[in-house]
Amino acid sequence: MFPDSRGVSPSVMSEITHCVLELWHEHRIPIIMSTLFVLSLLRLYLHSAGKREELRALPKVYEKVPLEKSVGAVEKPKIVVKEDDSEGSQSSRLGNQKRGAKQGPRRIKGDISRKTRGGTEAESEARKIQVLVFYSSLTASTEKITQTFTQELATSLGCFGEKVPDAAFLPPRVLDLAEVDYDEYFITPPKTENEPTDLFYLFVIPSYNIDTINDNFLEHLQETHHDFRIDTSPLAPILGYSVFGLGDREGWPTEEEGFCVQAKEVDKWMAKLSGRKRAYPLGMGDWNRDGKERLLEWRTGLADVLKQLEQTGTLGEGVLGAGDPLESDDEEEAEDDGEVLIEDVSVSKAAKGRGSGSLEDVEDIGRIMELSRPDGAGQKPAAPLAVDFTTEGKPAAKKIVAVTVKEMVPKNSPTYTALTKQGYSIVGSHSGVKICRWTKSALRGRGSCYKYSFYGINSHQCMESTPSLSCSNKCVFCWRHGTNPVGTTWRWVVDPPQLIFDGVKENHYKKIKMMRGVPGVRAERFAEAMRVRHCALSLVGEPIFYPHINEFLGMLHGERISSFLVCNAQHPDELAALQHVTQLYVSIDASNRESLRRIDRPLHRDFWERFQRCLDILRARRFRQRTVFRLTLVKGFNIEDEAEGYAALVERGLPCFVEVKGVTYCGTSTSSNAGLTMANVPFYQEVCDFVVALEKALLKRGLQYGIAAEHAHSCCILLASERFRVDGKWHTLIDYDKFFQLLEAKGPDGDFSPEDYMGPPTPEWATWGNGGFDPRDQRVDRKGRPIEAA
Ligand SMILES: Cc1cc2nc3c(=O)[nH]c(=O)nc-3n(C[C@H](O)[C@H](O)[C@H](O)COP(=O)(O)O)c2cc1C
Ligand code: SF4
Repeated sequence: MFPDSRGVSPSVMSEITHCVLELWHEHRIPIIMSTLFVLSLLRLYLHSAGKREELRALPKVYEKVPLEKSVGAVEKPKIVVKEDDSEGSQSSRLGNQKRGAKQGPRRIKGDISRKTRGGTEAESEARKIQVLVFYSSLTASTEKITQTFTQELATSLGCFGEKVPDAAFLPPRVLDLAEVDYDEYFITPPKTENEPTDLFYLFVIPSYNIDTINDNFLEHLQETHHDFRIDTSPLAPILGYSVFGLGDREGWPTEEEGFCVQAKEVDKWMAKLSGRKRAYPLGMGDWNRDGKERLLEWRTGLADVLKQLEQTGTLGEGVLGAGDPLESDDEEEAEDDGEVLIEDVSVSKAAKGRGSGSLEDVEDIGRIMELSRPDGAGQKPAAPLAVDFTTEGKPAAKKIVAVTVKEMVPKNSPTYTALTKQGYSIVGSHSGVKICRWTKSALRGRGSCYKYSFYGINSHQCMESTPSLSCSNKCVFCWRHGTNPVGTTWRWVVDPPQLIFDGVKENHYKKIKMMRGVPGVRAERFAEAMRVRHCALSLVGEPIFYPHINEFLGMLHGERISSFLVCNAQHPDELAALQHVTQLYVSIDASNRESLRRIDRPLHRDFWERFQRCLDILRARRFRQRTVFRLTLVKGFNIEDEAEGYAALVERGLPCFVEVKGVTYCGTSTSSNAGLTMANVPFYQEVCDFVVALEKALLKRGLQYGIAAEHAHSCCILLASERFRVDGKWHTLIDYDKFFQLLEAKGPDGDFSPEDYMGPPTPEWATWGNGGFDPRDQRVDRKGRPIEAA
């Protein structure tokens, strides 16, 4: 072997090669792995240190477009109908990205994506809102009205004139239904040409009983809804809609006679096609009478809704796709203020257990409160001491035993769950508010409660609430019996009156707003309902149980909200200390001790004495307060042969009025504890017979009372003292303005009499023998079907 040029012999070379190969074969895996590892580290370092290029996940779909035409011009909008939906869906994805939505799978609820407008930079780039105002017109008045309306709406939305790039709203567009292609707008909403836009439809529609374009339009809506090839709600992607009708009250004075009949039809079909996205109630007006006022109300309400849409991306509660839908043509369960109900309440075992527990607690009287709420809400010096109602006149301080005070209705209690399920809003820890069925009925023009017929209270402006959900009776007809807290003393944390006052109003308005999308709700009544004028303190529980009841009343009156307070005639000391209310009630559930014990099942041992003392207080108050006895008739309990006994009670209390009412049945079977059935509900005729017998018994005693008014619909009849009959006419209505004037001038303990704020004569339709149903409202049965006038 010869050495190579570097002087290495071939045998040595071969040896080295062999060694290297062997080494490689033995260690190749670790070597490869280490190399890869080092390379990865190197790459990672370079990546993090270097300048990255912008990543673009989606192409830019929408380009900025030139400014659009100004508001008011009748035009063809820049909206195109596209066969392919892909752009739209892509745009909404893009929209979400821009809004900074979380990446990854997204759960879609409802049928419009929730958009937040305003606030951050990303949010300001959210989708625009385009309001389209459709109208029809034969004699051109609606066209003019619509143009002006649209300009005013645009101004209130801050988008008058030219399109402002940052504004949430594009300038509204006016579209003549005689010119638009229905297929473009009313089969599916048109897709926007240039930028992501959501549509909001408005309609201003006159009505005609002759053939007009309205008929074609309505036919189209109807056909679209019934077309089996199309989804039944193809307009669901729009944000919302609302209709305003123009009509003539002279030729077609009522809705039954055809007033605004076609606007109502458009409203109905749009509800179906849009999946019930009525954003604001149907407005109606006659341009020669109330049209301007009604249209202004409608526009103001709409502007609020649209602004809410801009800020929250939703129409608010009560409208589908935006919150809990509360849309039903069916009447709600029969239940209202002070209407005592028999209902099959399924009470959980836990609740029942608690109930009986509380009853035992009740006997455990004479404690003092130590405000102990963890949030400190109850820690206020004004919190009163425990009041022992059982032993009249004894100072509570003598019975003091320190205890930890609980909340009356804690959030985690079965009572809370049961009450909220039944539609109550619990305010603080012991107050409640609930929108009553008459309020809902009045909003839809389907009749108001008897207090409208007797005393002139607008049911749609009435708030039903209580500052104390607790009571000291366990009446057999109380449908909440078993779930409600009971006690003879106030043993709970006391919430301040301001908290209760603000809370009940807030929750009441919240519930009213939820009615916005309900079919048949009238725009003008809806607008009025946003200002409470009356408070019925009679929901459940005992309002004068609340230690700050006078302060609470002062707050109501301070806002000129009148007050009807119903108490159970078991708290004479508190009754005596009560300041002016607009009308003061005591419940008279029986005419003698035994009957009262059986029906009210009072917790106080001295219940009859308390009851009688309350009647004496009422008698003494009769020239200072409007006093009322409320009798609730339950067949088999307190009707039979009791007229004489009731007459004796009237003689003792000498109330200004006696309201007699049949108990209302609401349920399918008996309340097990009370053993009441439908058979305990008197027929209206039986209530009438009783009232006639009572009137006779009163006259026999020389008491000057007469049957003044009736409301057959709620099985209620009013007997009134002759003090309220002037020149042969009953004057049961109340002059509320006068009441507040007197209160403001003379103070809550001021010296003024019920006659000082007596209102105008009771309307003819409400007087005895005329039924008591306001002819301007429409009677409906429980399914909402119109009832022909008898
Ligand atoms: C022939 C005719 C029929 C009408 N029918 C009704 C009707 O059924 N119900 C109604 O509320 N108004 C009815 N009106 C009143 C119109 O709806 C009302 O005047 C409306 O403001 C007209 O609007 P326009 O001028 O834009 O067409 C009718 C008017 C006319 C002239
Ligand atoms: S007074 Fe008010 S709460 Fe009571 S039934 Fe009438 S509307 Fe309802």
